[in-house]
Amino acid sequence: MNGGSELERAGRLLRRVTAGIPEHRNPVTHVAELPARRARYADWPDWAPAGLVDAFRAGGTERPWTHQAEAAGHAWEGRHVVLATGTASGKSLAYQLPALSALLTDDKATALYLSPTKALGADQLRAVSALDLPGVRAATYDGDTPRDERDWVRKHGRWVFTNPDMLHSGILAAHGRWARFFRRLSYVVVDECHSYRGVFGSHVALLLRRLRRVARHYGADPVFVLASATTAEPAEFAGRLAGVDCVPVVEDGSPRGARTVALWEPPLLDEFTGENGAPVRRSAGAETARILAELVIEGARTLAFVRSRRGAELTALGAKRILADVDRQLEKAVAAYRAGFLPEERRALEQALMAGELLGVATTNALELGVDISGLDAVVLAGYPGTLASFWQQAGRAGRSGDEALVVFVARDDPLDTYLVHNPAAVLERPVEATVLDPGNPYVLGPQLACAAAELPLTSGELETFGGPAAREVLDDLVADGVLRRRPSGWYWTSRDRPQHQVSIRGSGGEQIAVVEAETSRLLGTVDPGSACGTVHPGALYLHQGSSYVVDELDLANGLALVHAEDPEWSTSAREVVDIAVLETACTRRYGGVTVNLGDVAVTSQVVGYLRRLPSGEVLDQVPLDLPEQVLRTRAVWYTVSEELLRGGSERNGRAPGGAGLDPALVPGALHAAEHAAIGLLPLFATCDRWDIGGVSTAVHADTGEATVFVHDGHPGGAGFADRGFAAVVPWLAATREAIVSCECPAGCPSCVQSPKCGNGNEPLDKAGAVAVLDIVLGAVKHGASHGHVVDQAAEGRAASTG
Ligand SMILES: Nc1ncnc2c1ncn2[C@@H]1O[C@H](COP(=O)(O)OP(=O)(O)OP(=O)(O)O)[C@@H](O)[C@H]1O
Repeated sequence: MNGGSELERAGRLLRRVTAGIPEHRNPVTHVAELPARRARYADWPDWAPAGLVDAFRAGGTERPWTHQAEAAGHAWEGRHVVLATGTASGKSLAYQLPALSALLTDDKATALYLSPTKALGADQLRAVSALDLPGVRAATYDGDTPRDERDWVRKHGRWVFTNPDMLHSGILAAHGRWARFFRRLSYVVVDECHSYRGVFGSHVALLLRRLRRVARHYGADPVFVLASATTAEPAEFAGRLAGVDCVPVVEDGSPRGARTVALWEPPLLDEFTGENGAPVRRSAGAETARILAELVIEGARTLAFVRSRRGAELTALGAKRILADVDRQLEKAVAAYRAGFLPEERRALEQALMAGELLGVATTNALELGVDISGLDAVVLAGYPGTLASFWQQAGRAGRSGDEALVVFVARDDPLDTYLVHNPAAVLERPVEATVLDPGNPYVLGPQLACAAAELPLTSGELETFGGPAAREVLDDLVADGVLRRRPSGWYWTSRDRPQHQVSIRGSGGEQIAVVEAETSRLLGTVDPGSACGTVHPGALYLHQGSSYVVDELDLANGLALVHAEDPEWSTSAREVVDIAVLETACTRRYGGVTVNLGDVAVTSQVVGYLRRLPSGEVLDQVPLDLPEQVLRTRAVWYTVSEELLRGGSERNGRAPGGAGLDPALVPGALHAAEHAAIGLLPLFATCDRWDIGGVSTAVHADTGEATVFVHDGHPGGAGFADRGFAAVVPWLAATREAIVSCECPAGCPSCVQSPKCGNGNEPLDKAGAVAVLDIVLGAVKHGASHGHVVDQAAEGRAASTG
């Protein structure tokens, strides 16, 4: 309920953070009030053993909320289920209830828990262990589990907590040693399943199919329980991920306090300029430090989410500096938090924050998953976290206990954030986006089918599970390449080596480039070969779990990048020349002078140098590089615009409204600017990051013969993002136009048409021209669609050279 005194509190907090700012510079673009929600309870189900219910009660859970009972009930009755409810809505109890009931009532039953991070798995194991139930034998099996413990888990573990990586390379690869475990596998819990998106999601989807297949081999048919942040179309997504039909449970019965959400756009700075003289805004981090300090002064327990570890540390430091001038005691009430903290440190921090000893914590997304912090007085988001699901997950840490809380979303200097703070409905009223993954990606299917065949020979009857005809095609290729052998009874893996160790489920195929710290020979991580030149070229700043390193040497032949630890002020961005060729057009829509297309492309790129840039946006220098060309075959969405429309001759053909009257010299800049903004806005419609996609624009493209803007997936074979863009082309391009128009800069800045990863130094760019181009395209598409001129055509494949 929105009681008067509650509203007063959030209002007071908001007034505090805007105090002293002159009205004409007021950064708050919108304020919304979200009502409170009451708890709805259900009874404990009859089937739950009394000892289990007692243990939950002893832990402080008197009765389950309605969604918990509903999801648990489906799972207990053998229906696969996906629970997609808000932050801190008690999703753990919903799967613990059926899984533990099974373990307690059948002493041979087993269960598997999968989480995207080790830390989350460890937290969940701790929660189950704390219930102290006899005979459950819950244990972790991940990369950190010592050898002798591994044997014990295989022999005796009943609830195994692991992650997709270990399931892939440690459990399925050696399933014979897990026969006991698989025989009575009753439940598979897939926690935080919305994080399985893009190429990683496609790998996990196939991994879960492999898991089911192996379980069946041992006679088990486990029930899948998927837990997700709120997401659009959860049943469809869960089905695609797990490969089984899942009942969706989305009616959240947990209570929540009322919240005031303020959208905030930092002001343009008068004193600095960025690339090509463009204006820059005060950084979201600096603004957040100030807001955090003000909230701490008000005594509000506040969490600030900042995108990078360095950013989180700087924000905490900034807030401390401000507080030191006010009251030295308050300085101590602020801390930074990042991934890599030990569990005890996390617990201590959670408790200090809940108890009010700590008032302000600046954190990276590390705190987004698997921490039990809720009911805070305020949450500040420094920059859009990439998806609405994450936005609400982070905002959901505020206001649980019935008190009103404040959420401030501070825009960063980029087109998506700009769009969001000027279009509150896009944040506040839009359903959470669907999570995108594509289990049919041949680049993922190939290695996954090889692993599946190595686990157990594949029979034709099983192909349906792996995508039917697409899988068949990939298998034929694997046989032709000598990877698999075809026998009458199926497809066989013939080598002695297991393929799992060569297949990285977090990458997108091919030999990975190992990033190694030269001094210690420590392997920090791996990079896809396709993106190595752009991310680990000599001189590049490489971030690993928030720590920074600088690359000394990139040895592509040996798949190695050598780095040293260094934390410079600057960051780097690669300069590259890019060319794109249409390989096959899957679908074309024609709208009189404009076409919108979806298909396969080859993107040829060569990194030719890099820029070093300060956090203010200022460019320090440009360094040339000599690296080989790379070719990426992937999926793209593209539109073309006829010269007639660009020039303004549309009155004559009478089919599309208003031509642009664009000077031909301005066309490249207009298309380039429209492309940048479109890349920035696609994450609003597909769950991708702008770094997962790329674009190319050209005034006359060799394959289309016209002005063309391409936006392509950044992974071999595609990850479904371009397909989403094609499906949502009108709202996507309308939002793109809106983002450009609502930025008040005169000629283009990072908030609208400049891109932080432009391979071309953000030149040429024409902001007004971009709006004109988007107007033509949107006008033609809307007009064509309403007048029946759309021609949907699946064109024949045609090869094109990568000129
Ligand atoms: N029925 C209930 N009644 C009261 N408290 C509950 C109930 N169920 C769960 N809780 C408490 O709610 C908190 C959040 O639970 P949990 O961590 O399982 O939520 P979650 O939905 O998994 O959170 P996240 O969004 O972080 O994944 C915990 O402190 C838990 O003890």
